[in-house]
Amino acid sequence: MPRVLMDVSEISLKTTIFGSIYESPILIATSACHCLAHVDGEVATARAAAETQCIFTYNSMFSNMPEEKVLQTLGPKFLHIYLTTPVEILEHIVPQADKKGYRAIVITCDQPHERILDFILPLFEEASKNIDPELMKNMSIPNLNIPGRIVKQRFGTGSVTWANIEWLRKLTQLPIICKGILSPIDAELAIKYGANGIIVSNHGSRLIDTAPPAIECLEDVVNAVDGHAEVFVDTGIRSGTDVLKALALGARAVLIGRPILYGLACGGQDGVRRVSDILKHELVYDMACCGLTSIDQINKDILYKH
Ligand SMILES: Cc1cc2nc3c(=O)[nH]c(=O)nc-3n(C[C@H](O)[C@H](O)[C@H](O)COP(=O)(O)O)c2cc1C
Repeated sequence: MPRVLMDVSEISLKTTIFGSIYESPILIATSACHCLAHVDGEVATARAAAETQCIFTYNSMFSNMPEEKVLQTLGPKFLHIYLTTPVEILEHIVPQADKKGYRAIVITCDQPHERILDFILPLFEEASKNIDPELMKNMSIPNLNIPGRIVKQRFGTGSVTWANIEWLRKLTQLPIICKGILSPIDAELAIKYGANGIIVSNHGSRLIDTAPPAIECLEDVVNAVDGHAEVFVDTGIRSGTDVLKALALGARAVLIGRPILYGLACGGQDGVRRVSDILKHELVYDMACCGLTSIDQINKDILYKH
């Protein structure tokens, strides 16, 4: 259908995620230690998320800010956990997530053990020298502020399997989203073991060299999932056009990692808000150019195939 000269004076970004309506399909991805970017850390990011009506993913294991401070900020939130976290901590935080107002649980599935942490630990220690020691005391998990003890104290044996997702499924009614899936086979397994959502992601290419770009894996995962779970994507989403293309390929919403942290580093809460606003404005502009006025109108027809 030709889409030129459509009335695009009113464009809505409203998006349905797990049956609830949200103001935008642009979410904030989980990331560790926001205080390395700005002294106000996760609280600044969460405030900006609320201002720009984006879902904020709270990194429960590697946050620099106590959860209660972050939960005081308005706006919808997902809770992010690692399955390698000691069972007794998961048994404590996961069943409470619903009561605390989280809308879903995001589980990292692509980092089964701590190899990469060994590698980045010296960098973390170097960067953390710039953090106010008082602030370090506020870190939500004890001992994150003791250099060299992160790996041993924070991670389990490293043997995480799909059965862990099944176990977690019994602890919560909230939607469970498996993050770090690139293969259609893994997407099908995640659903089999209880996932309601998949984040197609290569973790910013920081886990395994030569991992394929998430955007190239998205369509195959969407096809494999075949509507049995909601599919999200992160890694490399840098503009409204990227968001539009991801949605056209079947993503329910996208998550933004590093650009949010760059905004946080440059301008704290205002910087995060600016990044989020730019992405939303670009998306609105691009939708207008394609003759689209609502998110549910976005589909593969807008893509040009070589
Ligand atoms: C500083 C930093 C910390 C991150 N911490 C985590 C983490 O703890 N768990 C996780 O699953 N992903 C983590 N990520 C990965 C992001 O969630 C996201 O998958 C990745 O950055 C790709 O998105 P981007 O290209 O928009 O940055 C982190 C990314 C960054 C940059």
